[in-house]
Amino acid sequence: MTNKLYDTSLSLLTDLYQVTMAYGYWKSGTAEKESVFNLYFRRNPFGGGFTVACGLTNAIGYLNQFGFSKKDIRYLTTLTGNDGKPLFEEAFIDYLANLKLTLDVEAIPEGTVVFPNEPLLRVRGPILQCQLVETPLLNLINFETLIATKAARLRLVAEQDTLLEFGLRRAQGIDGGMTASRAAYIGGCDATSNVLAGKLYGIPVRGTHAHSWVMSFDTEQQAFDTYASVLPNNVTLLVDTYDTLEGVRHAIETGRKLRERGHKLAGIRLDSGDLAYLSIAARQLLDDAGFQDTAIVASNDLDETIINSLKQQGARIDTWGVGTKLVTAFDQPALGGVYKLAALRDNQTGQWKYKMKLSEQAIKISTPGIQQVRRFRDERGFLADMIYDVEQNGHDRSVTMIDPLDFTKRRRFDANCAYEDLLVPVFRNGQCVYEKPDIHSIRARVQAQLANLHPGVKRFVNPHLYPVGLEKTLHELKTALILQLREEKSERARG
Ligand SMILES: Nc1ncnc2c1ncn2[C@@H]1O[C@H](COP(=O)(O)OP(=O)(O)OP(=O)(O)O)[C@@H](O)[C@H]1O
Ligand SMILES: O=P(O)(O)OC[C@H]1O[C@H](OP(=O)(O)OP(=O)(O)O)[C@H](O)[C@@H]1O
Ligand SMILES: O=C(O)c1cccnc1
Repeated sequence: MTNKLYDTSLSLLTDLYQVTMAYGYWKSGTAEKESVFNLYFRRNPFGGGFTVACGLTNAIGYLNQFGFSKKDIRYLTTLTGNDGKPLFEEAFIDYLANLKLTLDVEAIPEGTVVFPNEPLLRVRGPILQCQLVETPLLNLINFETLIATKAARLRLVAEQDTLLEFGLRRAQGIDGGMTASRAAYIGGCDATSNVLAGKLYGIPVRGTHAHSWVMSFDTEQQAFDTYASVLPNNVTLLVDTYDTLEGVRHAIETGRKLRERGHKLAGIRLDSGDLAYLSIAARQLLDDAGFQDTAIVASNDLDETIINSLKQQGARIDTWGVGTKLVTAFDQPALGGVYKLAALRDNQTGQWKYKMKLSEQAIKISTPGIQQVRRFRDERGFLADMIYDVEQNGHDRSVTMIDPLDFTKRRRFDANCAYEDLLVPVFRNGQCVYEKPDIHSIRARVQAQLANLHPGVKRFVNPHLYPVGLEKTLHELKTALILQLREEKSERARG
């Protein structure tokens, strides 16, 4: 399912500079030049050791709908430059009006664990088209990947407990709330409170009630009893409006009445105070009253660190409701994914010209080539990922992988080491060729992938660095290109 929030065309959902560059390519006759761009990030978010790829389904939805509408076109004609004259000439606007994407796209499936510098998406085709889709692809992949990763971290600490996403009210706008609910479910939440996400994405919806329900009655007991009589099959009572443990006693009283009518007190929710102390005390009260199977739900500004701490304190919490800190990715509000040109077809020779961005900062130097990621594994799990160039030799035989941070560190994988190539075809000549898995399979994939990661990579404090390297020929090509670019730079400096 794609995000059906918008019935408007999204083709203008890009930065103006993508359109001005598109105009530049068109005007200078290079619009059709075949190019390859890679979308990747440079650091795992939240100081973690892994990232969960997410957002491909919505990216496919975006690419499928691409096409400038009449209204888009009319708007583009109104744009002016600093002399007040139209920015774009009419013939270019006509070109955009008739533009259909003919891109080839490869992508790493959603729910796959990924690491810095690996292309999550590889986009190939006319440079003008590749350019126009840069910003929306980054927007879609960056955010959902960030939130799915946050949810996966929460799932790691919550272990077998139920994890609910409660974030809509604090999310960054409507779309932020919708896509966060989707990504949170994929990353490992069991359900969301967001009903529209339930409808559009097929995510289970769950919920309790708010303080206002309790406050709208003369007594807490009345509030609980009424709720239980109206919704006897969905009774999780929020007990902290006045005094938490007194609230638990009132909930037990309601629970007894429910039982007499053949129903059960499904849970109580704690939303303030010392959640370790209160959950232990509440558990005792519930157990003593014979409500051993009534679950304790906790909420209140939770995140993976607090949940971890509460568990270490022996908190008796079965269900965690997490809102703000999940859907806003509170401690790291953006994933720094980038989209870089990696190769350009030379029209004269028909050969690829490899492209890279130089930088004083090593981390910002991009990798050229038409990249694929090969993940080696053994019976215990994932061993290492090797980025290689599909046009170079060396990927079908035994291979040497070089650590980009220390060229002297090399690893050799022989020809019979098990592997999987992560990027799969998604679009061919503008047509979607990918059979999108349903959201539940994507969610299951996350857990299966995490099970293949060494525990050290999953730990939160100083995680072990999962090995990602460049295949030797690609490494050599990149090094040669850096030297060549630096040489050209000094020649220019010499004048
Ligand atoms: N035992 C605990 N150990 C660690 N953190 C806890 C514990 N109990 C609660 N917390 C967390 O501490 C924070 C408590 O914040 P705060 O003091 O604002 O909440 P509160 O006392 O419940 O008041 P409020 O009514 O404003 O929610 C929350 O993030 C909560 O999840
Ligand atoms: O704390 P979060 O992780 O964002 O989870 C969602 C919060 O939303 C609700 O609070 P509400 O809007 O009623 O505000 P309050 O409990 O902070 O007063 C609920 O009681 C949770 O505390
Ligand atoms: O259902 C709940 O308990 C809920 C929903 C949204 C936000 N906080 C709590």
